[in-house]
Amino acid sequence: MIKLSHIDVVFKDKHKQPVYAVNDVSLSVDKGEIFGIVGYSGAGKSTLVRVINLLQKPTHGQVVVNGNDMVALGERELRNARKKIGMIFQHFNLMNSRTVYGNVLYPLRHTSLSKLEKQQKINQLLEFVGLSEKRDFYPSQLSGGQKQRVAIARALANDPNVLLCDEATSALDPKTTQSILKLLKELNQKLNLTIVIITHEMQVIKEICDKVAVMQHGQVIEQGDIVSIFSCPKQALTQDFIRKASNIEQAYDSIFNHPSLAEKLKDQHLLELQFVGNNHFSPFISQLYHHYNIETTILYSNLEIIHDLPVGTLIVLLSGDNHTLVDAESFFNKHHISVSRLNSLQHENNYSI
Ligand SMILES: Nc1ncnc2c1ncn2[C@@H]1O[C@H](COP(=O)(O)OP(=O)(O)OP(=O)(O)O)[C@@H](O)[C@H]1O
Repeated sequence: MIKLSHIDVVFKDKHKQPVYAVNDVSLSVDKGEIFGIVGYSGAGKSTLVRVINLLQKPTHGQVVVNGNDMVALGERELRNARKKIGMIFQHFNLMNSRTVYGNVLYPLRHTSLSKLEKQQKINQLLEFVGLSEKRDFYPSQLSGGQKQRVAIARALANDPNVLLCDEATSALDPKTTQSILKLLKELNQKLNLTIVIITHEMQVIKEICDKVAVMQHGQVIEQGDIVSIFSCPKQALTQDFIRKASNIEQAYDSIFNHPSLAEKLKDQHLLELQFVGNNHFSPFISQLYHHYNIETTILYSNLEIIHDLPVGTLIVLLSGDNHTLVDAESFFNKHHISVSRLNSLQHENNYSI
């Protein structure tokens, strides 16, 4: 559906030196997929997503969307190809002098649809995004979430099969973000719309994406399906994003700063446990006690449901000596629970990733 091969986008800085905004990026997005691109500011996300509809021409590399080699298209063919690629933005980019209806009508102005067909289409789109009652309102009379819904209706006017979302929820509060993400998911499912989302928030990725690519300094440093990336992130930056999407950082802060921790660690072991999948509903904590006489104190627990799969993290204190710890680790391994020892981190006082 979308295939980017060895894309470079090179700008010149004020000293005329080359700046690689995108550096040898290759990725492919399948039909009907929701693909997230996550990275901090300046990583190259916006530049990369604009390459997909050729708002940004790549300096080097091939862009194929809907079977079209975008760079090779003539002007008119490119215009037609772009109609099948909708786009929404962080600040909505609505025309303030036009009503909600007028904004959604705008992309239909040069189509062959009759006036009545346009009306029907717009009414249908506004109903879809839940804004039928606001059709005669101006953007200034709408909330941020409502403005983004108008932008979505406008982006869908030409029946695209790809929707690009450039930080589409970054200007919205968490509740509105949820409702926009829910709408995007509905569009994906009902219209089989392929969606590419760029964001700096892993929370957004976790919520609706099937796959994710992590960008840093213009490059994709890690990509894969969402469950593998969340359960086993390889790159430090990916781990950092994931930890920030849960409240584990705060948990570490309070655990490592707790006045009685040093005392406890004299004869107990601090571990982080991670598991993926339903088979961990087994009562492993009581089994640990029964089989090995090991007592477990849970200091933190978090369970995410990602693509219907539980992905869990626990920070625990286990009683016992080093032999007990080895027994516990082999027990966890047998149950496909991964274990990281944390005691030494306390001495290093360097626990943040
Ligand atoms: N037109 C331009 N001319 C020169 N440099 C540019 C241009 N556009 C982007 N850049 C540079 O390319 C790099 C990537 O920018 P880009 O906007 O794609 O990053 P981003 O990950 O989307 O960041 P943000 O979330 O802040 O928008 C940055 O270093 C930026 O300064």
